[in-house]
Amino acid sequence: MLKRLFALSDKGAADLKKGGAASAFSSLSLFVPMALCLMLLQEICKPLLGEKADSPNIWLYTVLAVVSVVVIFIANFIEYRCTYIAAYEESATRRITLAEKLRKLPLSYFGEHDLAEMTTSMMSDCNELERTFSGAIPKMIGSIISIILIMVGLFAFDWRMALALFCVVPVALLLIVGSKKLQDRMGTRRMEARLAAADGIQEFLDNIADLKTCNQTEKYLTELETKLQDVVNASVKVELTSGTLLTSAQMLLRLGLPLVILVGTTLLIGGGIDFFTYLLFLLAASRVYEPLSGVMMQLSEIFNANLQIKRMKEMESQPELSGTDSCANKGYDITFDHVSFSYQDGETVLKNVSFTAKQGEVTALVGPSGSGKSTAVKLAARFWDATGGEIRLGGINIRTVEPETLLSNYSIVFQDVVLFSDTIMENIRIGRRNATDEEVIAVAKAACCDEFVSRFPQGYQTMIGENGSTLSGGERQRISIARALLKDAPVILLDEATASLDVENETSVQNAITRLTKGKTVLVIAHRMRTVAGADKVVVLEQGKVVQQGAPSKLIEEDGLYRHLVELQQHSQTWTINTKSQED
Ligand SMILES: Nc1ncnc2c1ncn2[C@@H]1O[C@H](COP(=O)(O)OP(=O)(O)OP(=O)(O)O)[C@@H](O)[C@H]1O
Repeated sequence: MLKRLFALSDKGAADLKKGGAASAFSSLSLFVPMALCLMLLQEICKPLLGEKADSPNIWLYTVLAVVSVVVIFIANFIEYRCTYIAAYEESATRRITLAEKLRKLPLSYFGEHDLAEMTTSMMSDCNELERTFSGAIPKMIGSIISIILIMVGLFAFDWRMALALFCVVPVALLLIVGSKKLQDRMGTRRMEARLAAADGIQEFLDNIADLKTCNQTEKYLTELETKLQDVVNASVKVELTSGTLLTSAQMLLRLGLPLVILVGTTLLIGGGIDFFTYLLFLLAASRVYEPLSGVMMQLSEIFNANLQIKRMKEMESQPELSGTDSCANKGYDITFDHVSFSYQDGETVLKNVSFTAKQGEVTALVGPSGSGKSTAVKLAARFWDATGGEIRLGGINIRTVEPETLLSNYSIVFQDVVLFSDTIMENIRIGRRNATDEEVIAVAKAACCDEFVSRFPQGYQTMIGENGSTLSGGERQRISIARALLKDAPVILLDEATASLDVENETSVQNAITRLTKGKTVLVIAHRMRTVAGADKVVVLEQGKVVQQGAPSKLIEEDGLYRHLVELQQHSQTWTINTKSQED
Protein backbone atom coordinates (compact mmCIF):
# COMPACT_ATOMS: atom_id res chain seq x y z
CA MET A 1 0.00 0.00 0.00
CA LEU A 2 2.82 2.41 0.94
CA LYS A 3 4.42 1.75 -2.44
CA ARG A 4 1.25 2.67 -4.34
CA LEU A 5 0.39 5.59 -2.07
CA PHE A 6 3.73 7.35 -2.25
CA ALA A 7 5.00 6.09 -5.67
CA LEU A 8 7.92 4.25 -4.04
CA SER A 9 10.22 1.47 -5.20
CA ASP A 10 9.94 -1.95 -3.46
CA LYS A 11 13.03 -1.13 -1.40
CA GLY A 12 11.71 2.36 -0.62
CA ALA A 13 8.42 0.91 0.70
CA ALA A 14 10.29 -1.64 2.85
CA ASP A 15 12.61 1.10 4.17
CA LEU A 16 9.64 3.30 4.95
CA LYS A 17 8.10 0.55 7.09
CA LYS A 18 11.41 0.13 8.92
CA GLY A 19 11.63 3.92 9.30
CA GLY A 20 8.12 4.02 10.80
CA ALA A 21 8.98 1.25 13.28
CA ALA A 22 12.27 2.98 14.18
CA SER A 23 10.45 6.26 14.63
CA ALA A 24 7.87 4.58 16.92
CA PHE A 25 10.74 3.10 18.94
CA SER A 26 12.38 6.54 19.14
CA SER A 27 9.10 8.21 20.11
CA LEU A 28 8.36 5.60 22.81
CA SER A 29 11.90 5.87 24.17
CA LEU A 30 11.15 9.50 25.10
CA PHE A 31 8.56 8.21 27.57
CA VAL A 32 11.23 6.27 29.50
CA PRO A 33 12.48 9.35 31.50
CA MET A 34 8.84 10.24 32.22
CA ALA A 35 8.17 6.74 33.57
CA LEU A 36 11.31 7.01 35.74
CA CYS A 37 10.19 10.39 37.13
CA LEU A 38 6.79 8.93 37.87
CA MET A 39 8.26 5.95 39.72
CA LEU A 40 10.54 8.25 41.76
CA LEU A 41 7.68 10.64 42.55
CA GLN A 42 5.51 7.73 43.65
CA GLU A 43 8.19 6.58 46.07
CA ILE A 44 8.78 10.15 47.38
CA CYS A 45 5.04 10.76 47.78
CA LYS A 46 4.34 7.55 49.70
CA PRO A 47 5.29 8.96 53.18
CA LEU A 48 3.39 12.18 52.39
CA LEU A 49 0.27 10.10 51.72
CA GLY A 50 0.73 8.26 54.99
CA GLU A 51 2.07 5.07 53.40
CA LYS A 52 5.11 3.27 54.80
CA ALA A 53 8.08 3.38 52.46
CA ASP A 54 11.89 3.12 52.40
CA SER A 55 13.86 6.08 51.05
CA PRO A 56 14.30 5.77 47.24
CA ASN A 57 17.45 4.10 45.91
CA ILE A 58 19.18 7.07 44.26
CA TRP A 59 21.90 4.87 42.70
CA LEU A 60 19.31 2.66 41.03
CA TYR A 61 17.56 5.71 39.56
CA THR A 62 20.89 7.18 38.42
CA VAL A 63 21.76 3.94 36.59
CA LEU A 64 18.26 3.76 35.09
CA ALA A 65 18.54 7.43 33.96
CA VAL A 66 21.87 6.70 32.23
CA VAL A 67 20.34 3.59 30.59
CA SER A 68 17.38 5.63 29.39
CA VAL A 69 19.73 8.23 27.82
CA VAL A 70 21.58 5.42 26.02
CA VAL A 71 18.25 3.90 24.86
CA ILE A 72 17.11 7.30 23.50
CA PHE A 73 20.44 7.78 21.72
CA ILE A 74 20.29 4.29 20.13
CA ALA A 75 16.64 4.77 19.15
CA ASN A 76 17.45 8.10 17.46
CA PHE A 77 20.46 6.65 15.69
CA ILE A 78 18.38 3.75 14.29
CA GLU A 79 15.67 6.19 13.26
CA TYR A 80 18.22 8.37 11.43
CA ARG A 81 19.67 5.38 9.57
CA CYS A 82 16.24 4.04 8.61
CA THR A 83 14.83 7.37 7.49
CA TYR A 84 17.38 9.89 6.20
CA ILE A 85 19.85 7.50 4.56
CA ALA A 86 16.98 5.42 3.10
CA ALA A 87 15.34 8.64 1.83
CA TYR A 88 18.49 9.76 -0.03
CA GLU A 89 18.78 6.32 -1.61
CA GLU A 90 15.10 6.31 -2.57
CA SER A 91 15.40 9.79 -4.03
CA ALA A 92 18.33 8.68 -6.22
CA THR A 93 16.37 5.56 -7.29
CA ARG A 94 13.35 7.71 -8.06
CA ARG A 95 15.36 10.07 -10.29
CA ILE A 96 17.02 7.17 -12.12
CA THR A 97 13.61 5.49 -12.60
CA LEU A 98 12.16 8.72 -14.00
CA ALA A 99 15.16 9.18 -16.31
CA GLU A 100 14.81 5.56 -17.49
CA LYS A 101 11.12 6.16 -18.06
CA LEU A 102 11.79 9.31 -20.09
CA ARG A 103 14.29 7.35 -22.19
CA LYS A 104 11.59 4.88 -23.17
CA LEU A 105 8.80 7.35 -23.84
CA PRO A 106 7.84 8.23 -27.42
CA LEU A 107 8.84 11.69 -28.59
CA SER A 108 5.19 12.67 -28.69
CA TYR A 109 5.35 12.88 -24.88
CA PHE A 110 8.05 15.55 -25.10
CA GLY A 111 5.95 17.49 -27.57
CA GLU A 112 3.00 17.56 -25.16
CA HIS A 113 4.98 18.36 -21.98
CA ASP A 114 7.40 21.19 -21.58
CA LEU A 115 10.98 20.80 -20.47
CA ALA A 116 10.50 22.92 -17.33
CA GLU A 117 7.79 20.53 -16.08
CA MET A 118 10.01 17.50 -16.57
CA THR A 119 13.03 19.19 -14.97
CA THR A 120 10.90 20.31 -12.01
CA SER A 121 9.51 16.82 -11.63
CA MET A 122 12.96 15.27 -11.61
CA MET A 123 14.68 17.82 -9.42
CA SER A 124 12.43 19.82 -7.08
CA ASP A 125 9.63 17.23 -6.80
CA CYS A 126 12.21 14.59 -5.89
CA ASN A 127 13.77 17.00 -3.38
CA GLU A 128 10.45 17.68 -1.69
CA LEU A 129 9.54 14.02 -1.62
CA GLU A 130 12.97 13.27 -0.16
CA ARG A 131 12.13 15.66 2.68
CA THR A 132 8.68 14.15 3.20
CA PHE A 133 9.99 10.61 2.93
CA SER A 134 12.86 11.19 5.37
CA GLY A 135 10.85 13.22 7.86
CA ALA A 136 7.08 13.48 7.71
CA ILE A 137 6.00 9.97 6.72
CA PRO A 138 8.13 7.80 9.07
CA LYS A 139 7.66 10.29 11.92
CA MET A 140 3.91 10.22 11.41
CA ILE A 141 3.84 6.40 11.26
CA GLY A 142 6.03 6.29 14.39
CA SER A 143 3.93 8.86 16.24
CA ILE A 144 0.69 7.04 15.39
CA ILE A 145 2.06 3.67 16.59
CA SER A 146 3.42 5.12 19.84
CA ILE A 147 0.28 7.18 20.52
CA ILE A 148 -1.96 4.13 19.97
CA LEU A 149 0.16 2.09 22.41
CA ILE A 150 0.09 4.86 25.01
CA MET A 151 -3.62 5.38 24.47
CA VAL A 152 -4.37 1.67 25.03
CA GLY A 153 -2.27 1.74 28.23
CA LEU A 154 -3.92 4.91 29.55
CA PHE A 155 -7.46 3.70 28.76
CA ALA A 156 -6.67 0.47 30.61
CA PHE A 157 -5.43 2.54 33.58
CA ASP A 158 -8.42 4.87 33.81
CA TRP A 159 -10.85 5.27 30.89
CA ARG A 160 -12.47 8.48 32.21
CA MET A 161 -9.19 10.37 32.48
CA ALA A 162 -8.02 8.89 29.12
CA LEU A 163 -11.22 10.10 27.49
CA ALA A 164 -10.63 13.61 28.86
CA LEU A 165 -7.07 13.45 27.53
CA PHE A 166 -7.88 12.21 24.00
CA CYS A 167 -11.37 13.58 23.24
CA VAL A 168 -9.87 16.68 21.55
CA VAL A 169 -7.83 14.58 19.09
CA PRO A 170 -10.62 13.65 16.60
CA VAL A 171 -11.79 17.29 16.45
CA ALA A 172 -8.30 18.57 15.67
CA LEU A 173 -7.71 15.80 13.13
CA LEU A 174 -11.02 16.53 11.42
CA LEU A 175 -9.95 20.13 10.92
CA ILE A 176 -6.79 19.08 9.07
CA VAL A 177 -8.32 16.20 7.05
CA GLY A 178 -11.47 18.23 6.26
CA SER A 179 -9.38 21.01 4.74
CA LYS A 180 -7.46 18.66 2.42
CA LYS A 181 -9.38 19.82 -0.66
CA LEU A 182 -8.64 23.46 0.10
CA GLN A 183 -4.96 22.68 0.68
CA ASP A 184 -4.86 20.66 -2.57
CA ARG A 185 -6.35 23.56 -4.52
CA MET A 186 -3.86 26.03 -3.08
CA GLY A 187 -0.98 23.60 -3.67
CA THR A 188 -2.01 23.08 -7.32
CA ARG A 189 -2.07 26.83 -7.87
CA ARG A 190 1.40 27.16 -6.35
CA MET A 191 2.69 24.30 -8.53
CA GLU A 192 1.26 25.90 -11.67
CA ALA A 193 2.76 29.27 -10.76
CA ARG A 194 6.16 27.66 -10.16
CA LEU A 195 6.00 25.87 -13.50
CA ALA A 196 5.05 29.04 -15.36
CA ALA A 197 7.97 30.87 -13.72
CA ALA A 198 10.45 28.07 -14.48
CA ASP A 199 9.17 27.98 -18.05
CA GLY A 200 9.53 31.75 -18.35
CA ILE A 201 13.11 31.74 -17.04
CA GLN A 202 14.11 28.94 -19.39
CA GLU A 203 12.46 30.64 -22.37
CA PHE A 204 14.16 33.94 -21.48
CA LEU A 205 17.61 32.32 -21.31
CA ASP A 206 17.04 30.35 -24.53
CA ASN A 207 15.92 33.40 -26.47
CA ILE A 208 17.96 36.16 -24.85
CA ALA A 209 19.82 36.98 -28.08
CA ASP A 210 16.59 37.35 -30.10
CA LEU A 211 14.95 39.39 -27.33
CA LYS A 212 17.91 41.76 -27.24
CA THR A 213 17.96 42.24 -30.99
CA CYS A 214 14.22 43.05 -30.92
CA ASN A 215 14.63 45.35 -27.87
CA GLN A 216 12.10 43.22 -26.01
CA THR A 217 14.23 42.31 -22.97
CA GLU A 218 12.58 44.79 -20.64
CA LYS A 219 9.07 43.80 -21.67
CA TYR A 220 9.88 40.14 -21.22
CA LEU A 221 11.51 40.76 -17.83
CA THR A 222 8.39 42.62 -16.66
CA GLU A 223 6.28 39.60 -17.62
CA LEU A 224 8.73 37.33 -15.87
CA GLU A 225 8.53 39.48 -12.75
CA THR A 226 4.74 39.07 -12.77
CA LYS A 227 5.17 35.29 -12.99
CA LEU A 228 7.65 35.31 -10.10
CA GLN A 229 5.29 37.50 -8.06
CA ASP A 230 2.55 34.92 -8.74
CA VAL A 231 4.79 32.28 -7.17
CA VAL A 232 5.29 34.50 -4.10
CA ASN A 233 1.53 35.13 -3.80
CA ALA A 234 0.62 31.47 -4.26
CA SER A 235 3.27 30.36 -1.74
CA VAL A 236 2.13 32.92 0.84
CA LYS A 237 -1.46 31.70 0.43
CA VAL A 238 -0.39 28.07 0.89
CA GLU A 239 1.64 28.88 3.99
CA LEU A 240 -1.10 31.11 5.41
CA THR A 241 -3.81 28.50 4.86
CA SER A 242 -1.89 25.52 6.17
CA GLY A 243 -0.36 27.63 8.98
CA THR A 244 -3.77 28.89 10.15
CA LEU A 245 -5.30 25.42 10.02
CA LEU A 246 -2.35 23.87 11.78
CA THR A 247 -2.25 26.45 14.56
CA SER A 248 -6.01 26.09 15.09
CA ALA A 249 -5.70 22.29 15.29
CA GLN A 250 -2.79 22.59 17.73
CA MET A 251 -4.74 25.05 19.90
CA LEU A 252 -7.65 22.62 19.98
CA LEU A 253 -5.26 19.91 21.10
CA ARG A 254 -3.92 22.07 23.91
CA LEU A 255 -7.46 22.37 25.27
CA GLY A 256 -6.98 18.76 26.37
CA LEU A 257 -4.71 19.79 29.28
CA PRO A 258 -7.24 22.02 31.13
CA LEU A 259 -9.82 19.33 30.45
CA VAL A 260 -7.61 16.71 32.14
CA ILE A 261 -7.07 19.07 35.09
CA LEU A 262 -10.81 19.73 35.35
CA VAL A 263 -11.93 16.10 35.12
CA GLY A 264 -8.98 14.91 37.24
CA THR A 265 -9.60 17.42 40.05
CA THR A 266 -13.32 16.54 40.11
CA LEU A 267 -12.57 12.82 40.25
CA LEU A 268 -9.80 13.31 42.85
CA ILE A 269 -12.09 15.33 45.15
CA GLY A 270 -14.86 12.77 44.70
CA GLY A 271 -12.40 9.94 45.47
CA GLY A 272 -12.81 8.50 41.97
CA ILE A 273 -9.02 8.39 41.43
CA ASP A 274 -5.95 8.51 43.64
CA PHE A 275 -3.32 11.25 43.56
CA PHE A 276 -0.82 9.07 41.68
CA THR A 277 -3.29 8.47 38.78
CA TYR A 278 -3.94 12.22 38.64
CA LEU A 279 -0.20 12.88 38.48
CA LEU A 280 0.29 10.21 35.83
CA PHE A 281 -2.32 11.81 33.53
CA LEU A 282 -0.95 15.29 34.13
CA LEU A 283 2.49 14.09 33.06
CA ALA A 284 0.99 12.19 30.09
CA ALA A 285 -0.87 15.35 29.01
CA SER A 286 2.38 17.30 29.07
CA ARG A 287 4.05 14.72 26.77
CA VAL A 288 1.40 13.20 24.54
CA TYR A 289 0.21 16.38 22.74
CA GLU A 290 3.65 17.04 21.30
CA PRO A 291 3.74 13.96 19.03
CA LEU A 292 0.08 14.59 18.25
CA SER A 293 0.78 18.14 16.98
CA GLY A 294 3.64 16.58 15.06
CA VAL A 295 1.17 14.23 13.37
CA MET A 296 -0.98 17.22 12.32
CA MET A 297 2.05 18.98 10.86
CA GLN A 298 3.24 15.85 9.06
CA LEU A 299 -0.25 15.20 7.71
CA SER A 300 -0.34 18.68 6.22
CA GLU A 301 3.13 18.16 4.67
CA ILE A 302 2.01 14.83 3.19
CA PHE A 303 -1.06 16.48 1.67
CA ASN A 304 1.25 18.98 -0.03
CA ALA A 305 3.54 16.20 -1.30
CA ASN A 306 0.51 14.42 -2.71
CA LEU A 307 0.48 16.76 -5.71
CA GLN A 308 4.06 15.96 -6.59
CA ILE A 309 3.39 12.24 -6.14
CA LYS A 310 0.43 12.56 -8.52
CA ARG A 311 2.57 14.25 -11.17
CA MET A 312 5.26 11.59 -10.82
CA LYS A 313 2.71 8.78 -11.07
CA GLU A 314 1.30 10.42 -14.19
CA MET A 315 4.75 10.37 -15.79
CA GLU A 316 5.37 6.78 -14.71
CA SER A 317 2.05 5.58 -16.10
CA GLN A 318 2.77 6.84 -19.64
CA PRO A 319 2.80 4.02 -22.22
CA GLU A 320 6.32 3.20 -23.42
CA LEU A 321 7.49 2.25 -26.89
CA SER A 322 8.04 -1.45 -26.29
CA GLY A 323 9.62 -4.15 -28.45
CA THR A 324 12.09 -7.01 -28.55
CA ASP A 325 15.73 -6.59 -27.52
CA SER A 326 16.98 -8.15 -30.74
CA CYS A 327 16.24 -7.38 -34.36
CA ALA A 328 16.31 -10.39 -36.73
CA ASN A 329 16.44 -8.22 -39.86
CA LYS A 330 17.70 -9.59 -43.17
CA GLY A 331 19.74 -6.75 -44.61
CA TYR A 332 19.03 -3.07 -44.05
CA ASP A 333 16.46 -2.03 -46.63
CA ILE A 334 14.00 0.46 -45.15
CA THR A 335 10.50 -0.04 -46.50
CA PHE A 336 7.61 2.36 -45.99
CA ASP A 337 4.48 0.33 -46.69
CA HIS A 338 1.34 2.49 -46.97
CA VAL A 339 2.45 4.60 -44.02
CA SER A 340 0.19 7.26 -42.56
CA PHE A 341 0.94 9.49 -39.61
CA SER A 342 -0.48 12.39 -37.66
CA TYR A 343 0.91 14.25 -34.64
CA GLN A 344 -1.32 14.15 -31.55
CA ASP A 345 -4.63 13.61 -33.32
CA GLY A 346 -3.90 16.53 -35.60
CA GLU A 347 -3.86 16.76 -39.38
CA THR A 348 -2.54 13.69 -41.25
CA VAL A 349 1.05 14.62 -42.07
CA LEU A 350 1.93 11.48 -44.08
CA LYS A 351 -0.69 9.82 -46.26
CA ASN A 352 -0.26 6.31 -47.62
CA VAL A 353 3.49 6.75 -48.15
CA SER A 354 5.21 3.77 -49.82
CA PHE A 355 8.83 3.54 -50.96
CA THR A 356 11.94 1.49 -50.28
CA ALA A 357 15.32 2.92 -49.36
CA LYS A 358 17.63 0.15 -50.50
CA GLN A 359 20.81 -0.99 -48.77
CA GLY A 360 23.86 0.33 -50.60
CA GLU A 361 21.88 3.18 -52.12
CA VAL A 362 21.32 6.82 -51.28
CA THR A 363 17.62 7.65 -51.17
CA ALA A 364 16.83 11.36 -51.09
CA LEU A 365 13.57 12.77 -49.81
CA VAL A 366 12.67 16.05 -51.45
CA GLY A 367 9.63 18.25 -51.42
CA PRO A 368 8.41 21.70 -50.40
CA SER A 369 8.67 22.86 -46.79
CA GLY A 370 6.16 21.06 -44.56
CA SER A 371 5.67 18.17 -46.98
CA GLY A 372 6.67 15.64 -44.32
CA LYS A 373 10.32 14.81 -45.11
CA SER A 374 11.62 15.16 -41.52
CA THR A 375 8.60 13.32 -40.19
CA ALA A 376 9.27 10.38 -42.53
CA VAL A 377 12.92 10.19 -41.45
CA LYS A 378 11.99 10.32 -37.77
CA LEU A 379 9.39 7.60 -38.26
CA ALA A 380 12.08 5.44 -39.89
CA ALA A 381 14.02 5.65 -36.60
CA ARG A 382 10.84 4.97 -34.56
CA PHE A 383 10.79 8.33 -32.81
CA TRP A 384 7.05 7.87 -33.18
CA ASP A 385 5.01 4.89 -34.31
CA ALA A 386 3.18 5.21 -37.62
CA THR A 387 -0.57 5.54 -37.22
CA GLY A 388 -1.24 3.43 -40.33
CA GLY A 389 0.73 0.95 -42.45
CA GLU A 390 4.16 -0.30 -41.42
CA ILE A 391 7.83 0.52 -41.70
CA ARG A 392 10.25 -2.39 -42.04
CA LEU A 393 13.99 -2.64 -41.53
CA GLY A 394 15.33 -5.68 -43.37
CA GLY A 395 11.81 -7.16 -43.44
CA ILE A 396 11.15 -6.65 -39.70
CA ASN A 397 8.39 -4.30 -38.62
CA ILE A 398 10.26 -1.69 -36.58
CA ARG A 399 7.25 -1.38 -34.26
CA THR A 400 8.22 -4.80 -32.84
CA VAL A 401 11.79 -3.73 -31.98
CA GLU A 402 12.77 -1.87 -28.81
CA PRO A 403 13.77 1.70 -29.85
CA GLU A 404 17.32 1.56 -28.46
CA THR A 405 18.02 -1.79 -30.13
CA LEU A 406 16.68 -0.37 -33.37
CA LEU A 407 18.73 2.82 -33.05
CA SER A 408 21.95 0.84 -32.67
CA ASN A 409 21.57 0.27 -36.44
CA TYR A 410 21.32 3.99 -37.23
CA SER A 411 23.68 6.94 -37.52
CA ILE A 412 21.68 10.14 -37.42
CA VAL A 413 22.48 13.77 -38.25
CA PHE A 414 19.56 16.09 -37.66
CA GLN A 415 19.11 19.81 -38.20
CA ASP A 416 19.29 20.57 -34.49
CA VAL A 417 22.79 19.52 -33.53
CA VAL A 418 23.08 18.67 -29.84
CA LEU A 419 26.57 19.12 -28.45
CA PHE A 420 27.69 18.71 -24.85
CA SER A 421 29.81 21.00 -22.72
CA ASP A 422 32.95 18.89 -23.15
CA THR A 423 36.01 18.69 -25.42
CA ILE A 424 35.67 18.37 -29.19
CA MET A 425 37.28 14.92 -28.91
CA GLU A 426 34.67 13.67 -26.41
CA ASN A 427 31.81 15.24 -28.36
CA ILE A 428 32.80 13.19 -31.40
CA ARG A 429 33.50 10.07 -29.31
CA ILE A 430 29.82 9.98 -28.30
CA GLY A 431 29.35 8.21 -31.65
CA ARG A 432 31.26 5.21 -30.28
CA ARG A 433 32.37 5.36 -26.64
CA ASN A 434 35.29 2.95 -27.04
CA ALA A 435 36.80 4.62 -30.12
CA THR A 436 40.51 5.48 -29.88
CA ASP A 437 41.77 9.05 -30.27
CA GLU A 438 43.19 8.09 -33.68
CA GLU A 439 39.79 6.82 -34.85
CA VAL A 440 38.11 10.00 -33.63
CA ILE A 441 40.67 12.18 -35.44
CA ALA A 442 40.27 10.10 -38.63
CA VAL A 443 36.50 10.66 -38.80
CA ALA A 444 36.94 14.30 -37.81
CA LYS A 445 39.24 14.73 -40.83
CA ALA A 446 36.72 12.95 -43.06
CA ALA A 447 34.00 15.36 -41.86
CA CYS A 448 36.29 18.39 -42.47
CA CYS A 449 36.60 19.19 -38.75
CA ASP A 450 40.39 19.13 -38.83
CA GLU A 451 40.62 22.46 -40.57
CA PHE A 452 38.81 24.44 -37.84
CA VAL A 453 40.01 22.30 -34.90
CA SER A 454 43.65 23.02 -35.80
CA ARG A 455 42.93 26.74 -35.34
CA PHE A 456 42.31 26.17 -31.61
CA PRO A 457 45.52 26.09 -29.51
CA GLN A 458 44.28 23.02 -27.64
CA GLY A 459 43.09 21.26 -30.77
CA TYR A 460 40.76 18.34 -30.10
CA GLN A 461 41.04 18.96 -26.34
CA THR A 462 39.35 22.37 -26.71
CA MET A 463 36.31 22.69 -24.46
CA ILE A 464 33.20 23.81 -26.28
CA GLY A 465 30.55 25.76 -24.39
CA GLU A 466 27.11 24.45 -23.55
CA ASN A 467 25.60 22.96 -26.73
CA GLY A 468 28.66 24.10 -28.65
CA SER A 469 27.94 27.78 -28.08
CA THR A 470 31.55 28.71 -28.90
CA LEU A 471 31.31 27.13 -32.36
CA SER A 472 29.74 28.33 -35.59
CA GLY A 473 26.68 26.57 -37.04
CA GLY A 474 28.79 24.90 -39.73
CA GLU A 475 31.40 23.74 -37.20
CA ARG A 476 28.74 22.27 -34.94
CA GLN A 477 27.25 20.39 -37.83
CA ARG A 478 30.60 18.99 -38.93
CA ILE A 479 31.19 17.64 -35.41
CA SER A 480 27.79 16.02 -35.56
CA ILE A 481 28.63 14.44 -38.93
CA ALA A 482 31.95 13.16 -37.57
CA ARG A 483 30.05 11.60 -34.67
CA ALA A 484 27.71 9.82 -37.06
CA LEU A 485 30.61 8.64 -39.18
CA LEU A 486 32.32 7.23 -36.08
CA LYS A 487 29.25 5.21 -35.15
CA ASP A 488 29.52 3.60 -38.58
CA ALA A 489 26.01 2.13 -38.38
CA PRO A 490 24.49 0.27 -41.36
CA VAL A 491 21.71 2.86 -41.77
CA ILE A 492 22.43 6.57 -42.11
CA LEU A 493 19.72 9.20 -41.71
CA LEU A 494 20.69 12.71 -42.75
CA ASP A 495 18.37 15.63 -42.22
CA GLU A 496 19.70 18.81 -43.77
CA ALA A 497 23.18 17.55 -43.01
CA THR A 498 24.77 20.07 -45.28
CA ALA A 499 22.56 23.05 -44.51
CA SER A 500 25.11 25.24 -42.76
CA LEU A 501 28.25 24.28 -44.62
CA ASP A 502 29.87 26.50 -47.20
CA VAL A 503 30.21 25.21 -50.75
CA GLU A 504 33.79 23.98 -50.31
CA ASN A 505 33.05 22.09 -47.09
CA GLU A 506 29.78 20.74 -48.40
CA THR A 507 31.60 19.07 -51.26
CA SER A 508 34.23 17.59 -48.90
CA VAL A 509 31.59 16.31 -46.48
CA GLN A 510 29.59 14.81 -49.30
CA ASN A 511 32.70 13.03 -50.53
CA ALA A 512 33.33 11.68 -47.03
CA ILE A 513 29.75 10.52 -46.73
CA THR A 514 29.87 8.86 -50.15
CA ARG A 515 32.99 6.93 -49.09
CA LEU A 516 31.29 5.81 -45.91
CA THR A 517 27.90 4.93 -47.29
CA LYS A 518 29.18 1.95 -49.30
CA GLY A 519 26.92 -1.03 -48.59
CA LYS A 520 24.68 1.09 -46.33
CA THR A 521 21.15 2.38 -46.42
CA VAL A 522 21.18 6.16 -46.68
CA LEU A 523 18.03 8.23 -46.30
CA VAL A 524 18.82 11.89 -46.82
CA ILE A 525 16.82 15.11 -46.80
CA ALA A 526 18.31 18.05 -48.60
CA HIS A 527 16.66 21.13 -49.95
CA ARG A 528 19.51 21.72 -52.34
CA MET A 529 19.02 19.86 -55.59
CA ARG A 530 22.80 19.57 -55.97
CA THR A 531 22.83 17.30 -52.93
CA VAL A 532 20.20 14.95 -54.34
CA ALA A 533 21.62 14.86 -57.86
CA GLY A 534 24.08 12.18 -56.73
CA ALA A 535 21.40 10.05 -55.06
CA ASP A 536 20.40 6.65 -56.45
CA LYS A 537 16.77 7.31 -55.85
CA VAL A 538 14.63 10.36 -55.14
CA VAL A 539 11.28 10.26 -53.37
CA VAL A 540 9.29 13.44 -53.93
CA LEU A 541 6.78 14.34 -51.24
CA GLU A 542 4.01 16.89 -51.52
CA GLN A 543 1.54 17.52 -48.68
CA GLY A 544 2.45 14.18 -47.10
CA LYS A 545 2.01 12.10 -50.29
CA VAL A 546 4.59 10.53 -52.58
CA VAL A 547 4.06 12.22 -55.93
CA GLN A 548 7.14 10.92 -57.75
CA GLN A 549 9.91 8.43 -57.13
CA GLY A 550 12.83 7.07 -59.12
CA ALA A 551 16.34 7.90 -60.30
CA PRO A 552 17.02 11.66 -60.43
CA SER A 553 18.02 11.37 -64.09
CA LYS A 554 14.62 9.83 -64.84
CA LEU A 555 12.63 12.29 -62.73
CA ILE A 556 14.22 15.34 -64.37
CA GLU A 557 12.77 14.13 -67.67
CA GLU A 558 9.24 14.08 -66.25
CA ASP A 559 7.06 17.15 -66.11
CA GLY A 560 6.56 16.98 -62.36
CA LEU A 561 7.32 18.56 -59.00
CA TYR A 562 10.94 17.36 -59.02
CA ARG A 563 11.78 19.25 -62.21
CA HIS A 564 9.89 22.26 -60.92
CA LEU A 565 11.94 22.25 -57.68
CA VAL A 566 15.22 21.92 -59.64
CA GLU A 567 14.23 24.83 -61.87
CA LEU A 568 13.22 26.95 -58.88
CA GLN A 569 16.57 26.30 -57.25
CA GLN A 570 18.48 27.14 -60.44
CA HIS A 571 16.53 30.36 -60.62
CA SER A 572 17.22 31.16 -56.96
CA GLN A 573 20.96 30.84 -57.58
CA THR A 574 20.78 34.00 -59.66
CA TRP A 575 19.26 35.85 -56.70
CA THR A 576 21.32 38.61 -55.07
CA ILE A 577 20.73 40.74 -52.02
CA ASN A 578 19.65 44.21 -53.05
CA THR A 579 18.73 47.28 -51.02
CA LYS A 580 17.61 49.32 -54.02
CA SER A 581 14.01 49.26 -55.15
CA GLN A 582 13.04 47.76 -58.56
CA GLU A 583 12.28 51.22 -60.01
CA ASP A 584 15.83 52.38 -59.37
N1 LIG B 1 6.21 17.84 -33.38
C1 LIG B 1 5.22 18.20 -34.21
N2 LIG B 1 3.97 18.32 -33.74
C2 LIG B 1 2.95 18.69 -34.56
N3 LIG B 1 3.11 18.94 -35.88
C3 LIG B 1 4.34 18.83 -36.40
C4 LIG B 1 5.46 18.46 -35.59
N4 LIG B 1 6.56 18.43 -36.40
C5 LIG B 1 6.14 18.77 -37.64
N5 LIG B 1 4.82 19.00 -37.65
C6 LIG B 1 4.00 19.35 -38.82
O1 LIG B 1 4.08 18.29 -39.76
C7 LIG B 1 4.16 18.76 -41.07
C8 LIG B 1 5.39 18.17 -41.76
O2 LIG B 1 6.53 18.66 -41.11
P1 LIG B 1 8.00 18.16 -41.45
O3 LIG B 1 8.95 18.83 -40.53
O4 LIG B 1 8.03 16.69 -41.54
O5 LIG B 1 8.15 18.76 -42.93
P2 LIG B 1 9.46 18.96 -43.78
O6 LIG B 1 9.09 18.56 -45.15
O7 LIG B 1 10.61 18.25 -43.19
O8 LIG B 1 9.64 20.51 -43.66
P3 LIG B 1 11.01 21.38 -43.76
O9 LIG B 1 11.60 21.11 -45.11
O10 LIG B 1 10.55 22.81 -43.66
O11 LIG B 1 11.87 20.97 -42.64
C9 LIG B 1 4.19 20.27 -41.00
O12 LIG B 1 2.89 20.75 -41.27
C10 LIG B 1 4.55 20.57 -39.55
O13 LIG B 1 3.93 21.74 -39.11
